[in-house]
Amino acid sequence: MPVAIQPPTLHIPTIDLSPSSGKSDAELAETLLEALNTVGFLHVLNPGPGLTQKDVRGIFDVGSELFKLPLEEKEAVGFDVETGAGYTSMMGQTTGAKAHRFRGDLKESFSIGPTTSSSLPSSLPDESLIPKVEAFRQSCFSCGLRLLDLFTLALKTPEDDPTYFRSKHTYHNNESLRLIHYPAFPRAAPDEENSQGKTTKWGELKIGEKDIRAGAHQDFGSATLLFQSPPDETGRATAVEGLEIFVAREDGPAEAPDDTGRKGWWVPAPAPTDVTAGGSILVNVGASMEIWSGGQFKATWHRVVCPSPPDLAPGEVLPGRKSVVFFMIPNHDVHLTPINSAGKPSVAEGCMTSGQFFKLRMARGYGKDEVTAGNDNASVQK
Ligand SMILES: O=C(O)CCC(=O)C(=O)O
Ligand SMILES: [Fe+2]
Repeated sequence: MPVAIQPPTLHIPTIDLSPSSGKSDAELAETLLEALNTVGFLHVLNPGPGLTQKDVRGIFDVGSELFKLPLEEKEAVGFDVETGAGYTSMMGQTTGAKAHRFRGDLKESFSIGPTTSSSLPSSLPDESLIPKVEAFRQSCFSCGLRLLDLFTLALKTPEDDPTYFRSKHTYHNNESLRLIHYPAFPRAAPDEENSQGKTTKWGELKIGEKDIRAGAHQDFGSATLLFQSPPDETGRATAVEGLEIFVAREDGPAEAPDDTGRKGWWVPAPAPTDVTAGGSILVNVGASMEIWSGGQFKATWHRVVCPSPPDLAPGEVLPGRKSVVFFMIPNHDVHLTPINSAGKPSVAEGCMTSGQFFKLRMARGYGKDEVTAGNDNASVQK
């Protein structure tokens, strides 16, 4: 009898940033490198002040307040491609290759930044929530800097500069916080599927086989901090599954989303096993950091699928999902000059700046109909 092929099990290493973990920074950097050089994802426990489970519940509550506003109010602060800030409505973004899609992502989101503090209000419909959002953004940024110090320690950097990555990130220059809501919708019957397209009204949407909550993509910046719904006050899990990571392997049934013709598997990203009151995040590498690190850190492709419990009948409702994502992005004027394993930069001339890279990716990733199959630029998300 042929041996059934088993999908890979995903091992995502964990680091604990709590000072009481007893680990030196050198040890943390070693685990971080092991994770980010292979799977490209890392669990981080105790990410720091302002990011405890209580704080994370707080920012999810802010998201709930914003998402329940009437659509007209949300659309009044529509997403601005220039600044990367504002509201993106259902199917307003098609992440991933369009050839494999029949409509956009089934999600709505608020992006807050990259921006200056003075322009922040314009990207939120309820200004009273701004101080909370700003405090959370700042805590994410501080955690991002701490992680970038470990990135620096993990690699050889030019002139052994311990601030090599940190010094090229300035607050309010180019970071972004995104609150995401993947609404609950009833499941479509098989014959309903093709009649549904981009023009379907929100209230009539049903989730079909071809739907996806966020198409396959690489993140854009240097490091992404992902908060999945934390347990509620009683410790009950509230996160809804759906995040999947692409693992290239010859026996895989799926085509690699990067159009290299490789095969692989989409593997569900496991939730952290050791969630503490100090909080926990999933960290991954973006395309800018993959370039900048000369490929030593990997920007892994990932996506968010609609969970499909086999016993869910047409008409029954798939639960909604919420997430909060913070993108650490190099300053606009930073040249993404690759360094090699000896810490030597390649010639800077001709290297794109972070700002140029951002413009290129945003223009393609958000112009719904400009997203083309085989164009990896279209699939880099910020
Ligand atoms: O919602 C999630 O779990 C992941 C979202 C994501 O990958 C992104 O926004 O870049
Ligand atoms: Fe992502």
